[in-house]
Amino acid sequence: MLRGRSDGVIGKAEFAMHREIAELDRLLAAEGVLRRVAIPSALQQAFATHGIAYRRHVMVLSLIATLVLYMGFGLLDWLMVPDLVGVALSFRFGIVLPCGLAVLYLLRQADCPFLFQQMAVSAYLLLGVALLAILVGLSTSLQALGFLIGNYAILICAVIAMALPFEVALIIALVGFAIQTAAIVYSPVLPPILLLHNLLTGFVILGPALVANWMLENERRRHFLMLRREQVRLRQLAGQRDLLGRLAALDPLTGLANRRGFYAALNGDIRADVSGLPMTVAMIDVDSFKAYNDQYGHPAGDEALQSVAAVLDTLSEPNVRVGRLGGEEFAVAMTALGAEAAITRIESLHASIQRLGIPHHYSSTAEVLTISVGVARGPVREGDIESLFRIADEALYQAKRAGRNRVVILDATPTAQ
Ligand SMILES: Nc1nc2c(ncn2[C@@H]2O[C@H](COP(=O)(O)OP(=O)(O)OP(=O)(O)O)[C@@H](O)[C@H]2O)c(=O)[nH]1
Repeated sequence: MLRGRSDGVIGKAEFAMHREIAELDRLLAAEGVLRRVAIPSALQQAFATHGIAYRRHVMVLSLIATLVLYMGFGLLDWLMVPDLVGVALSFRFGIVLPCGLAVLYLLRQADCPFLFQQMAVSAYLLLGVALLAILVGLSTSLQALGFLIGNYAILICAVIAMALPFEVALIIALVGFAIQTAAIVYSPVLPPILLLHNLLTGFVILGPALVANWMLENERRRHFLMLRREQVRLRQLAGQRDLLGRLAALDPLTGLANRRGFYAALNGDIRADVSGLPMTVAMIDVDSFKAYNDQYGHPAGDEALQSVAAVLDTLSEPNVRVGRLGGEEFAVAMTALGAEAAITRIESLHASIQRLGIPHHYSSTAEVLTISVGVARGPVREGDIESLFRIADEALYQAKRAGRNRVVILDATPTAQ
């Protein structure tokens, strides 16, 4: 059907999209480095899975870098912790390397929950920091101090490069700092003044790293909201295009298809018609309508046209098209319907209009509003329905000439011509 009276539904969807765009604009407009870009609760789930493939990729690269760094430190074990070389090597090759490879394997599993992967990476990084700190805490070598600096490199990697959520990065930074502090406290050789040094170093290194993480997280949020806005906008545009297309095919006064919509729908029906039956078309014209308008006024004329259209519309079904071609002229086309059925419907339509009983004391044919109908029946080819309508027009002309208020039928099948 070409009727366009589902405007309520279209309006609701359009309104919802409009509101969502306004809300997204408001969230995106939030300024300030330290102000977190908010994600509406309805989008939390989508945000949690947003860009996971990319973030996983970043985590894999950063984890490999951390692993290389960690194993590289092994070359320094003889210098830094000469009294614990055996322990250090067993930590690196017995725990850090296999655990690192296991976490890398876990990150390659696309079906493993991302949150679980993030937790595994975080735990792994803290394990690495803790093992180096144990070496520092147990060693009697002053050079072990170098490992504390190395640990901060790992923590920077964890806080910034892993693209972990800020809360997770903050926990890693605090736990890492606590581990570093404990190593100094338990060390038999490191002086307590190093606690102050560790405090300042932790603050200077981890503070900016956390700010960077916060800003990166905000960028990720902004990017997500912008993408979402774009998607909603595209949906809105598609809806508006669809609505415009429908409106362009409708007659605003009667709600029936206009000439454009009528012929477009009909061409579609002809393409889809597999029945092979000839088509029946009817051209309908309200009788003495100028006199009706002149005597009862244009608004009353509009109402009369709406009443006629409402009766015509009762014919509408998938293989019956109804349209207002312009003025007081309407058309009906029936595909996939036998001759008898089609003509019975048109004759009963003619009678129904008269039965409406719309008074028309100035008509040349009756005391009520009537119509004249010209019917043509024949085969149609796609792109050439005009010839059948021309014959229907001729039938309508004959109906008018014969005194109006009647149905004239012309058979347009080639043998009948
Ligand atoms: N109220 C109203 N009148 C319309 C509309 N469109 C066309 N008309 C009027 O329809 C009338 C058509 O008049 P004519 O073409 O002379 O036909 P008629 O008076 O019906 O005469 P016959 O068709 O020969 O019976 C004109 O007065 C137009 O102004 C419309 O949307 N609303």
